[in-house]
Amino acid sequence: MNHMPSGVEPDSTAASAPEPRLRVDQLTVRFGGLTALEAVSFEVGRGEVVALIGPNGAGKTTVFNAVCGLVRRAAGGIRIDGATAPNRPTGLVGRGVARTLQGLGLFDSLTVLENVLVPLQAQRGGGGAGRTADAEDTASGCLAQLGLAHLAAVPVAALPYPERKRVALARALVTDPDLLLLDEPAGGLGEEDIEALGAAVREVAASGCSVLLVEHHVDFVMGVADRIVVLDFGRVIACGTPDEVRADPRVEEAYLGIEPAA
Ligand SMILES: Nc1ncnc2c1ncn2[C@@H]1O[C@H](COP(=O)(O)OP(=O)(O)OP(=O)(O)O)[C@@H](O)[C@H]1O
Repeated sequence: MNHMPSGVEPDSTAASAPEPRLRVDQLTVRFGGLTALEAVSFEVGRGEVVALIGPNGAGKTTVFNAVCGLVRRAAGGIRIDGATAPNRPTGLVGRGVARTLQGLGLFDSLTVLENVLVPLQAQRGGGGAGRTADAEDTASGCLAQLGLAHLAAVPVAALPYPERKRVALARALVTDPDLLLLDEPAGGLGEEDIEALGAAVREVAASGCSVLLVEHHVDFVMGVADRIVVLDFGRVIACGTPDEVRADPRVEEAYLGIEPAA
């Protein structure tokens, strides 16, 4: 925690009131002639869990990519802890941001422990130089927290999918992020694993880390999120608590394909 932003310009006009962890302000992203996001605004507070939902192609992953500086913003701003996030994907760990990927992105030939050490090694100088006893303690502690300690020496390729997903979560958490981005964390998991995932996410949030997640599993989202932002065709069509969003007829129409009652 308490990451000092690096590679960002703190705004001299920043007020003394605490900034939200993440502020997305009037964000517009275009891919050629396609407007993937149009003036999208929302915030994630400290220790808050916010879910981004919406139909396929609504722009959810593009929001993540914009927060990480992976896509160019046509307009609008992104601020992390009050500092303007640069339009490039470097220095994320230094700014306290960690992300999981839909495709997991693990190194199959490495062991579970080695995978979780990767971000620490990158953070502490890269290569073998980063593999210190201290880093191994941190990685082992993170594995234990997610019930993976007994798998530390197992190559990731030998693990079933739910365990691989937990390794990906451990790898994101090992740098002790302030803002955790989870891309479809419940995808491909059974009910028991989804329940454990929900508990892990709430525990992360209780420690003060803010969580922004993209997810199609509506029951999981309703159970874990403090607030939900609903996207459709690149625009925010609803934002509120799970109960507020569930009761919103525009959400039913856009997301569940149900026509609102006349
Ligand atoms: N690199 C890209 N080049 C061109 N178009 C893109 C690119 N990335 C995304 N898009 C388009 O932008 C729109 C938003 O895509 P995005 O992947 O953000 O949606 P999504 O809500 O995450 O969808 P899904 O739920 O299917 O993952 C889509 O029309 C998609 O085809």
